[in-house]
Amino acid sequence: MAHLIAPSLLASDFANLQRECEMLNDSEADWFHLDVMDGMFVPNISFGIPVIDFINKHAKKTLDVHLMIEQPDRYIKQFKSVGADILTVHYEACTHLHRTLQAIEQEGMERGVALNPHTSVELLEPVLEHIDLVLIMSVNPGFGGQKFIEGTYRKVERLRTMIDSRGLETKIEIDGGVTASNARKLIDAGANALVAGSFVFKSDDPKRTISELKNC
Ligand SMILES: O=C(CO)[C@@H](O)[C@H](O)COP(=O)(O)O
Repeated sequence: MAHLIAPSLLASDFANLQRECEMLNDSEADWFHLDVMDGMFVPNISFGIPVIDFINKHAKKTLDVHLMIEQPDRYIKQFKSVGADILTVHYEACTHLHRTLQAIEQEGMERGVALNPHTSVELLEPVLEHIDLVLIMSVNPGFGGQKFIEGTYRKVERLRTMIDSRGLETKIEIDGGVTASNARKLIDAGANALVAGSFVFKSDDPKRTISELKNC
């Protein structure tokens, strides 16, 4: 399967959000990646449910929602109601991860689990069969424009082995510091989906940059 590109709107021009959505609709992007931050789980606040509701009215592609928030269970239904297709929670933010995954599934969304750079992929072993997507953070969450952490490749390889040896279809998504320089190596290590914020939206031609990542 060809790899998927998920531009992160965190780096987009919020004053022209509708135009940014239309650009993504018209591009080779596969998903809209939406970063929700609460100022508690991560030291930054981004946007929340009303903004995703607006994006949903203009987006014609999968909404890939990444919750960097504490106690995400409180909002699962609301994110479904504003169009989330994939709902990713952080391993480090969930005391009862299995229950949270059940609740996401009950709402008819794909179940994602994100891992901070210090969190081992092996910790997912007991719940892996209940996860549709593992998001490996390749920077510390909270901000766009950070430097890619090189140790990510080994994590991707180990997780790919875990998934394949169990015959699962779980996708691996990489988030943070993704550029044309590391995209191919991440795919070769076993990633299926690449999130890119600054590299896409701060480039001269975001649509062309998305194609560059898609065809790397
Ligand atoms: O979740 C996050 C940051 O916490 C990411 O989605 C970033 O938004 C990716 O931005 P770049 O590193 O690609 O600029």
